[in-house]
Amino acid sequence: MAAKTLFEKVWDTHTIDPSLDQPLLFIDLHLVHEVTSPQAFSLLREQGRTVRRPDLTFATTDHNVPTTDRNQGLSDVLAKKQVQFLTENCKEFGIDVYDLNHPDNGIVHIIGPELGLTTPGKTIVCGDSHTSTHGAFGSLAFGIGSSEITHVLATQTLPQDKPKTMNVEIEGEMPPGVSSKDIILKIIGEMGTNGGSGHVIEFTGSTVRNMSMEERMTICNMAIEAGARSGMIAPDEKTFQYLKDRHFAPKGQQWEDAVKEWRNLYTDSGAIYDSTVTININDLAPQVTWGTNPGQVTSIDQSVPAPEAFTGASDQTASEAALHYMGLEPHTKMEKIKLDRVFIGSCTNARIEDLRLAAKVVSGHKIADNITALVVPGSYHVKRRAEKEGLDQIFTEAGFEWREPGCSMCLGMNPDFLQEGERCASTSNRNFEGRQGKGGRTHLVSPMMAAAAAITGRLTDIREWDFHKGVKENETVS
Ligand SMILES: CC(C)[C@H](C(=O)O)[C@@H](O)C(=O)O
Ligand code: SF4
Repeated sequence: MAAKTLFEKVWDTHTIDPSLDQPLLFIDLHLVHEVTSPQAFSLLREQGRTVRRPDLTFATTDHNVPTTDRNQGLSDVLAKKQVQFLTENCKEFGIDVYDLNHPDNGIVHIIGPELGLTTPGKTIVCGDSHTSTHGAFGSLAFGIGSSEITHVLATQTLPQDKPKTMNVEIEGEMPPGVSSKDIILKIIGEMGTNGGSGHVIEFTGSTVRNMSMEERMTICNMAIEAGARSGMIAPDEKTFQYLKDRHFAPKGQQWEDAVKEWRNLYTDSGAIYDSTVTININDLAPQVTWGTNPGQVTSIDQSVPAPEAFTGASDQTASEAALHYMGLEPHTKMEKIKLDRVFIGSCTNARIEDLRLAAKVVSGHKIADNITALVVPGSYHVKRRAEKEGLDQIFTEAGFEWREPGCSMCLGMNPDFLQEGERCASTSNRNFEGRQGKGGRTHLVSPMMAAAAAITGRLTDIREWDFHKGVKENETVS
């Protein structure tokens, strides 16, 4: 048998009729949220169709739910309608929905794995670009548009052009203060936001093997920001350990059988990728974005770049526009950039390990006078766990607000957003113009970096952090 990549193994076992011009894939799991589903359900109804496999469809509300005073309901008219539509649609079509009052509600990409819905080798789709997160389990998971949602609802299949494959091999040991967020930001910085276009990226190498499942999810979550169709990581013992006994994970003999199958999900030696990129992270510094896309990124010990430093007129123009929007002068030390807000949350970095790392930095300190800061757990499950460990107290004693789960300030679709001109260090995945609110300015960072920035009131090199004093003795905070 010909050697296959991980992607090819999942693709081939899900292609219904390979002779079709455009391959048709069977979809194992369809995740649904309130923002992109209303139109799709309306179309389904207009066409007089029903949901083919409600048992393979699962819904949650996350994007526009408020993260405070939930019992008072939603004040925004559109948001309220979207949440209502989702509840009604799921009831009508017999779909499980973990809406905002459900004890296990949370961001769709956090609760899928958490509930054991996400398992190796599945094809997973959702009307949401960060569906790639689920690829950390060796599933083929990607975002789809509204008409595709209708198609999957009606047929549980999806016509898809076959993507190319790219191997991103990550080698080396993560230096102290560096996290998987820094690695993926660095990769996007190197590849550019179109570097992965048309490809499914498989992340391989010793660094990935040594990562926890949560670190792997952060990597796959942002594969999409490199332009890729999706990200994947071959499952291993850590994957199986993570999934064992989760609510929807197979149990008993079915679990044994499943694990046996999952063990075949890796790229065979001799299999060929369309391209390969290698990165060594032994000397990697914590990363921070200075511009208005995730590829406009640099190391925290560097300065804001000058447009002339870029080759090519279009990169120069883009960086000029980005600096103008961000209100930044070239050559300013990244560490001198003062902030107004800090956001720790989102499907990139709001799992328990993220909150633990941030809390470790914050412990015993107070946030700076110029800062307001939010911690928004990715799900109720994460929230309960963090509270059990006392992390909420560490945050609130330092002056952070501790919220209910949701997408929150990752995007301006709910009551949490930046005011015009406000500058925020954020653990989310997008720093586009207006992403966190009209005129808001976003610097993407890791949870540790966001935590340190909240304490000092400016972008801060976590490697300089003294866990007792906050910053090193000889350092003055300007
Ligand atoms: C609202 C939704 C369609 C959107 C997406 O597709 O990703 C959002 O989740 C985002 O992160 O920008
Ligand atoms: S947390 Fe942000 S990136 Fe993730 S699904 Fe919500 S809006 Fe999209």
